[in-house]
Amino acid sequence: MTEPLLSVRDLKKHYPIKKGLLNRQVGAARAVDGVSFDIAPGETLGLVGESGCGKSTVATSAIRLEEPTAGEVLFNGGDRRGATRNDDGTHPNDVTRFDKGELKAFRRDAQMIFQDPSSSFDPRMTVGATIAELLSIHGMTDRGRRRRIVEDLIERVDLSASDYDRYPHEFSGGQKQRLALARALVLDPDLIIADEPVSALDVSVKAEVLSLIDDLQAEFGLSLLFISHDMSVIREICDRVAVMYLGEIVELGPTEEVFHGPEHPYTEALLSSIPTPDPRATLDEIELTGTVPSPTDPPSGCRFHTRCHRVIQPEDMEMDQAEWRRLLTLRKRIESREVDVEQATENLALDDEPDDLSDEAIKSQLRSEFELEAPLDSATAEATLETALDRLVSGDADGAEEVLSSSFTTPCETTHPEFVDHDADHKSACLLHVDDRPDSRIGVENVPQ
Ligand SMILES: Nc1ncnc2c1ncn2[C@@H]1O[C@H](COP(=O)(O)OP(=O)(O)OP(=O)(O)O)[C@@H](O)[C@H]1O
Repeated sequence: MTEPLLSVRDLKKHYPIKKGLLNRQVGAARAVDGVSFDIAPGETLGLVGESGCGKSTVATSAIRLEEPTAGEVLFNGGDRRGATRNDDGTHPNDVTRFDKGELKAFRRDAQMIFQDPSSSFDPRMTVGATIAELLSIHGMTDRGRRRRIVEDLIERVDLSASDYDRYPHEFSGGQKQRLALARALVLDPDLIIADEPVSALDVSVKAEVLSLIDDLQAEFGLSLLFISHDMSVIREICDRVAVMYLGEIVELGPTEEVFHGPEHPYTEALLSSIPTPDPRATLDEIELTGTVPSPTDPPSGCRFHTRCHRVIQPEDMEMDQAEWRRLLTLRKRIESREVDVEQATENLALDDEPDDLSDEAIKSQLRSEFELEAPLDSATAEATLETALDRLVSGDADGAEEVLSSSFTTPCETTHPEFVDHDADHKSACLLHVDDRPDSRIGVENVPQ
């Protein structure tokens, strides 16, 4: 295998959470929590996931706009190719260990573009002067030459050389993003990290800028880390895709393979939510219940288990999967004391006096709020749920929690899944694929082809 241009290993970025007068650290937001991937020369890797899952933090810590908490980032660009490890196990190409001078050279070779291109331009300077300034900082003293290089680049991003002398406010969002691309390219980098570069653009402009990025990437032989929350944009442009959830990568593989046969339920859910242009298509959208949990207190086991539609049932249980999901959600809500018996009573009491309401009526109201109407598929589960609800309605939330948490358990909350290899270069981290569980090639029927 050819040497990757960028090799990220077990990257972590934990933000300390401080409190009190003494500003003592009381915890940490584990924004990125052990992420590994490679990007080959000339390859585009997509990083996709919901807002807040840590995509931008991967980018900023990999190129040390922020200091990573742990991990190794090997950059094998320019004259760094073929370097080998030092005797002490460290690597001379490890960005996390670069000194000031090495970091300056690296910043030339690895550029970043952002969702808001305005952040790359000084409103008081012409766009040409802003771009040319980078050449000057990196030692090009010939003014005329700087201008020629920048004008040429402005034309390569399909604007006109005369735009050199205009100011940022004279350009539309799409034009500004083109100029940001020119700025990123001016130092002839090996790697560009593009963080949601088209998310703020109108649909038609979005397609144009995407296609420009694609063309320039091929023309300049660039490697690209392309960050987006939008699966359809990823499909447009990426060779491979890494799917991120709550600080971790859960699936990584060639884009088409991941789109045709997602192996992680989270990927499956993301894919099912892509709008399809064909109104006759009968894709079932998988509803991701609840919001992304906080990285300060990520769920145990598989971090996705609190929202997963395929969350595994205990061995002795065999019930409708959707019902099982709803039972676990009820259990979690009771554990966090978010089930409001009083509110359920009030909802019922619109016609009746609250005092007249029977416990049975309140239980039935709660069951309907969680779509767990009686009787459940499984008689054992039904009996457990009834006992828990009896306790809850009588004011014993602790008792309800005890019953539910001892009966409704899943291996997904206790075991952190390791990566399992599927086809070449395609892996995912889900317990469904571990050991002798039936091979559940998930999602194929649910994905736009
Ligand atoms: N400086 C910080 N201090 C504490 N927490 C932070 C800090 N910066 C980011 N976070 C948290 O880290 C997590 C990851 O944030 P990040 O911006 O990397 O996610 P993202 O996937 O890029 O989301 P978005 O697309 O919304 O930017 C979030 O929960 C965020 O609140």
